[in-house]
Amino acid sequence: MHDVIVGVAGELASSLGLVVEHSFEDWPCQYCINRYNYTHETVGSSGVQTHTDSGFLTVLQEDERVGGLEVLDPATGEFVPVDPVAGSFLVNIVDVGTAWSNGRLHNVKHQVRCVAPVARISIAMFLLAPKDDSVSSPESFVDADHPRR
Ligand SMILES: O=C(O)CCC(=O)C(=O)O
Ligand SMILES: [Fe+2]
Repeated sequence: MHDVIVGVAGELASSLGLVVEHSFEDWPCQYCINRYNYTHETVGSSGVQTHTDSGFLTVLQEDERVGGLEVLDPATGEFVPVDPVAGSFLVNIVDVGTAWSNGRLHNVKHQVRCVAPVARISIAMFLLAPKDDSVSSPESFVDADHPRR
């Protein structure tokens, strides 16, 4: 699975026009299974409070049977439900991704709400920061319009 998330990060880097190969091979990742034991009493309540993840990017396997994930639309300040799409992964850019891209990528605030009285399971894989915690933005992301942050 580490190869999958490193591959997604590499595609993201090349989609931003990084001509010099940037490898995320050494960046550690973490794997987490979330189980929400929802009941009739919890419908409408919060499952996970609003947050951004702290790594570079998150690959999320949503529960295909029930939704509940919501992302913040910064333009309106409203949370938008993300309906699960069978057979797909959801990719979130997170805090280190914003720093690494010198602000070109935006981390996404999200939360989980209980929408049905069923057990909900999601699987998250987080590509974290480099082992020495030092993140520096590639030179090509820095110019007069985008000074280094
Ligand atoms: O359960 C979900 O859909 C999202 C979980 C989440 O945001 C997280 O693990 O950071
Ligand atoms: Fe999250």
